[in-house]
Amino acid sequence: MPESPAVEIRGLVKRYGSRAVVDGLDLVADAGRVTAVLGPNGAGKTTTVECCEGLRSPDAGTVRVLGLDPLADARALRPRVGVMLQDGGLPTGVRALEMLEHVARLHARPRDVGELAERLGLGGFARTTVRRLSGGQRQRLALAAALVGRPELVFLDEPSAGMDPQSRRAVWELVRELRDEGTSVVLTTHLMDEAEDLADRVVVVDHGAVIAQGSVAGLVASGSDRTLRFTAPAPLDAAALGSLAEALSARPGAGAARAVRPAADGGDLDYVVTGDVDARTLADLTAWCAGRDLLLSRMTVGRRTLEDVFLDLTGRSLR
Ligand SMILES: Nc1ncnc2c1ncn2[C@@H]1O[C@H](COP(=O)(O)OP(=O)(O)OP(=O)(O)O)[C@@H](O)[C@H]1O
Repeated sequence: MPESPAVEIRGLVKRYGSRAVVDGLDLVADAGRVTAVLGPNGAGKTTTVECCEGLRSPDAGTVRVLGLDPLADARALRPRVGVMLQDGGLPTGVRALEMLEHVARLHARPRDVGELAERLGLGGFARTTVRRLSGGQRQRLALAAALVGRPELVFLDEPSAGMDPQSRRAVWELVRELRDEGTSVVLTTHLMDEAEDLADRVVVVDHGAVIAQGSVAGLVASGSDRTLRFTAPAPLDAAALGSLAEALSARPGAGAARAVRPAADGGDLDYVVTGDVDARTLADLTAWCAGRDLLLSRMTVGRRTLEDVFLDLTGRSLR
């Protein structure tokens, strides 16, 4: 019999006042896999995860975590599920290592506290009270607290937010190890590189609903797998972008229509062409520029990213 999903959400609705911030969301997170819930600020990621953690009660729909109801079966789930909240949720008056040791004692088969603290660069802060830790250090402590009990499933809400690159790498390595050990991981993020690096499956959420899902490779291959980026000598206004898109789409047999938009991950003069990019597209772009006496300072053909997928779907940037 196939293993039941770690998380199964059907038709989830959560309202604040009259506004549905989660609006009919369906999501399945497979056991033993890393599922990334990706979306812009305010998309409803945290609210969804909090419904899974038993911290919020849904207004409609069903949520099953390890086959159980997060509210009715909270006691049974507590030792099996690790939770890292976005704001840390840690008591501030206790020392870092003491807190971790306390959490470890609540579990039957905890990880080695010292080793875990060392892995996450917390060794030097063992005797510091939580209040005096930096934001990034608190994040790492919250992650350690979520993992110390060897849970079957962990929820990580923006696990590397506010961390320096070195700590981020340590967190990512730990998440990969968790997956290798068979732990199910559900993480929220608005960092594409985090989702691209870690996730077996990405669920893209916007306005409280899922707008796309699949493996990273599957999602980026769902349209053209290439993008053409260029740097213009001066900003291009909406009329220029429209004229360029038309020029790139006009050739007979040119395939799907192409769009041109400012690059979300670049500077003010960086633009991206999406759609079916081929050798002739480059020629069409340079011909359009030549007609306007515009000398591009850079032109590169690259791989489509999750950011491109998100922009294609919503017309908005993730950040
Ligand atoms: N307790 C609350 N009362 C009223 N509105 C809320 C409450 N909690 C969240 N919201 C609103 O619900 C929406 C979704 O919030 P949520 O935190 O789930 O989004 P998110 O995708 O996790 O965003 P972020 O990436 O910024 O954390 C936001 O507009 C937020 O302001």
